Amino acid sequence: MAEALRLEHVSLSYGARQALDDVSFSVAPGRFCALLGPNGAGKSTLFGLMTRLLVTRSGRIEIAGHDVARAPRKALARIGVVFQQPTLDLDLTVARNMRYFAALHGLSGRAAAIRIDAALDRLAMRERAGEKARALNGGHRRRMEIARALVHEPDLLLLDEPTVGLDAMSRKAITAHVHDLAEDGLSVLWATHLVDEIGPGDDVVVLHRGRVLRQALASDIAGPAGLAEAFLEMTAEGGGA
Ligand SMILES: Nc1ncnc2c1ncn2[C@@H]1O[C@H](COP(=O)(O)OP(=O)(O)OP(=O)(O)O)[C@@H](O)[C@H]1O
Repeated sequence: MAEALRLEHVSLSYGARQALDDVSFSVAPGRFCALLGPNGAGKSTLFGLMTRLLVTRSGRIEIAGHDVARAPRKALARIGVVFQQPTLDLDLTVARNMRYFAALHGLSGRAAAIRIDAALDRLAMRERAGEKARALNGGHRRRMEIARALVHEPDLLLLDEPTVGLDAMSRKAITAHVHDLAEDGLSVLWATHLVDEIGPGDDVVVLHRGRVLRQALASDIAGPAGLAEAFLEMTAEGGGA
């Protein structure tokens, strides 16, 4: 089976500023992979490239075996994306937000309703289907966005710092929900700078100043000192970005 995500020698510069420098890593099917990097590491730039908001000629990105540059429609159809900035319509109910998004993927009627119910169930959000998004707390809004990203049944879920601005309880709930999705077979790339969102059995890609410092199992990177200490040590050299 093809990797859920494969990046090979990806580089990108904003003018003179090199944001990504020869980035290569992959996410295996059904794995939770944390893209761990401090501010300015290049995480959002990578998300831009994977979703075609940005393009580069340097390197190659494949999603479920589809080259993002050569077969963008096929590649993009295989990903669900949760961006850092919320993108839901606060004046619509949860269900209508979901239906609108399903329609963007060509789903309507009964087929859409079944997928929407299933996606809301996976995030324990079905009972809130009739509520306006504005009435939801921050954690539930994020859970709705994650459910929405699952409606077209992607192979790979991309989340860019999905817990930013949430309280500890919501953060924990969302982190647990997305780990459950991976347990059920979904491939996940979760960008974060918070090591407590990563479990010992997760894969980790450490990104710093546009470079991959390491890809390994979290427990291997952690060593005896723990992941937080190991991450600080790896990224402290020469000061933060
Ligand atoms: N549009 C832009 N123009 C110029 N430089 C940019 C632009 N966007 C990002 N950068 C720079 O590229 C580098 C990577 O930024 P990026 O936003 O991808 O990092 P990040 O890991 O997502 O950080 P954060 O956690 O702060 O969101 C940073 O040095 C940033 O200042």
